[in-house]
Amino acid sequence: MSAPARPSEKGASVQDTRNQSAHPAAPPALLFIFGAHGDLVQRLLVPSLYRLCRDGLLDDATEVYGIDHNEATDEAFRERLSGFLHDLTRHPEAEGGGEKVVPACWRSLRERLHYLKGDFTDPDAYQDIARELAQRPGANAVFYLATSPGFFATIVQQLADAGLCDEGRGGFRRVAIEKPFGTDLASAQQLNALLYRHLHERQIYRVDHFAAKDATRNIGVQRFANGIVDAFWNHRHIEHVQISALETLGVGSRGRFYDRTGALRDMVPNHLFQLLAQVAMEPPATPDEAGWRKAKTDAIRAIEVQADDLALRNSVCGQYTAGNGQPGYLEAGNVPPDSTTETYIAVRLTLDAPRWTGVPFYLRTGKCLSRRSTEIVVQFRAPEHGLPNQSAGPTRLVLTLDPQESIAMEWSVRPPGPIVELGRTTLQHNPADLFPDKASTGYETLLYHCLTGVQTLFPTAQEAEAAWTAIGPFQRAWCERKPCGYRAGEDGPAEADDLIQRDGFDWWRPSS
Ligand SMILES: NC(=O)C1=CN([C@@H]2O[C@H](COP(=O)(O)OP(=O)(O)OC[C@H]3O[C@@H](n4cnc5c(N)ncnc54)[C@H](OP(=O)(O)O)[C@@H]3O)[C@@H](O)[C@H]2O)C=CC1
Ligand SMILES: O=C1O[C@H](COP(=O)(O)O)[C@@H](O)[C@H](O)[C@H]1O
Repeated sequence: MSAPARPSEKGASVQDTRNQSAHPAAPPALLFIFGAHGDLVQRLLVPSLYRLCRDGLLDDATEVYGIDHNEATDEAFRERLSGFLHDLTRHPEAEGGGEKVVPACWRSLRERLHYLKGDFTDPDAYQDIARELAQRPGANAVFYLATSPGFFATIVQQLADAGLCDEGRGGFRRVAIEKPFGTDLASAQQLNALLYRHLHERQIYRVDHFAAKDATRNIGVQRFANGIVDAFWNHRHIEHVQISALETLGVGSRGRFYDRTGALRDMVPNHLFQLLAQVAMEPPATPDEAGWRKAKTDAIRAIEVQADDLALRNSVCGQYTAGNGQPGYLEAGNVPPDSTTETYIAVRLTLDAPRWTGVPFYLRTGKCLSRRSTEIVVQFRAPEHGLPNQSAGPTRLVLTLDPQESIAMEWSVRPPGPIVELGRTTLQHNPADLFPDKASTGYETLLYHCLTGVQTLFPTAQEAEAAWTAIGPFQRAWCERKPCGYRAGEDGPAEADDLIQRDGFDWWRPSS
């Protein structure tokens, strides 16, 4: 398989690069992004729009409007995002980092960025949007809610009050809602009910970028397109599963958002459950959008809801303290000095599904840890009739999503020589070796699918609610408890090691 060619920077035009893509550009639309001065927009959404533009997947007539209460003009907004994009691509460790920006592609998108200063709670902001749409009869519109979850209901209600959800004038109207989808089961149910008062399900896009990462989408392919994997993918052969999203960065400038959210709500019912669903789901009954969405929803529904005392025993919350030259969480901006918000969580889950009887799933995520890695480790059982007195360790499949996708099998072998002993080897595939320069964050796919009306990767209402149902006991168990401390730059709380060691396992670590 040969790698796709990269657009040359010199003299490239949008048209030149468009030829690189086998897919048509998404239908033109006005994309209104709420929370335009925020971290997500700068760090992920706009770079992803740029990549779509570079790859010929964003129509030339698509215009982007940022809405936020911070002061800015169109030009200041463009300049700020331009600086950010160039900074981002200079840092090889950042998502998409190290890629070169094709100036013609960025210029083409830059000119189509606009800024509407407004408060999400102010009806005038929606009149500004209505005016833009009125100038383009029949235009499509996507409203992207890149705000903290506290604003989702307000914005949807205001959009509806201003008549902006109504598709009667020809173009489509879609609402994309970031995670966390609510803050608990009750708020997720209220939000779904509000959405259904004003929109059809086909207009609703519940966003979770972990679902759209290339590596996540590869899990189903590896399972269902390789008969040998399919045959072993069950409790008879799998001993346990670990799903980890480990980050080295602290909360940075997001203290206000993060302190209200915490690691559990920020990452578990959404991102980590998306990965769990890919590992645990049954093959879709029909190979279409509805089939995949249902299979994923059923996998989340199968997570056993634990009694509160069991949930406490099966979880560990942590908060980073100063260490290794880094300040502690309580020293971050906009974090109260006595905050008990967790920056780390580990949970032990089980599934009520014949395929997974007796197989524990350990999930963990945290900030300010010793390494950045999002990984899934599937540990296989020892053979029933193994070699006598010989074990070099369990067979494991290690799927790494970030910082670089890889698929590795840890395997026992016999090293050469006269002594009979077992050794270990790793059989590894790195997709980047085949497809270099294809940086993507998941947002490229989500934006393209939202514009083209493909909902496969977007969680259903039932899925979001089932996730909160499973998370509720952990929320209750920790709401009045202080998290355990762990030093910044290290591996998380010792109590999380105890959690998994209790079952005779250890958290996976890279061997080098
Ligand atoms: N950042 C990330 O890495 C990721 C974030 N997400 C999700 O994206 C969403 C947004 O996150 P993030 O970008 O980090 O959040 P931010 O807080 O950085 O961005 C929100 C923006 O909205 C502005 N704002 C706040 N209140 C109002 C208001 N009443 N009217 C108008 N503007 C207002 C804020 O301004 P100000 O701060 O000046 O008040 C800020 O510019 C969250 O739901 C998050 O879970 C998802 C994946 C990754
Ligand atoms: O949604 C979020 O995700 C990021 C992690 O995403 P990644 O693609 O960079 O791994 C996390 O840092 C952030 O706190 C959370 O809101």
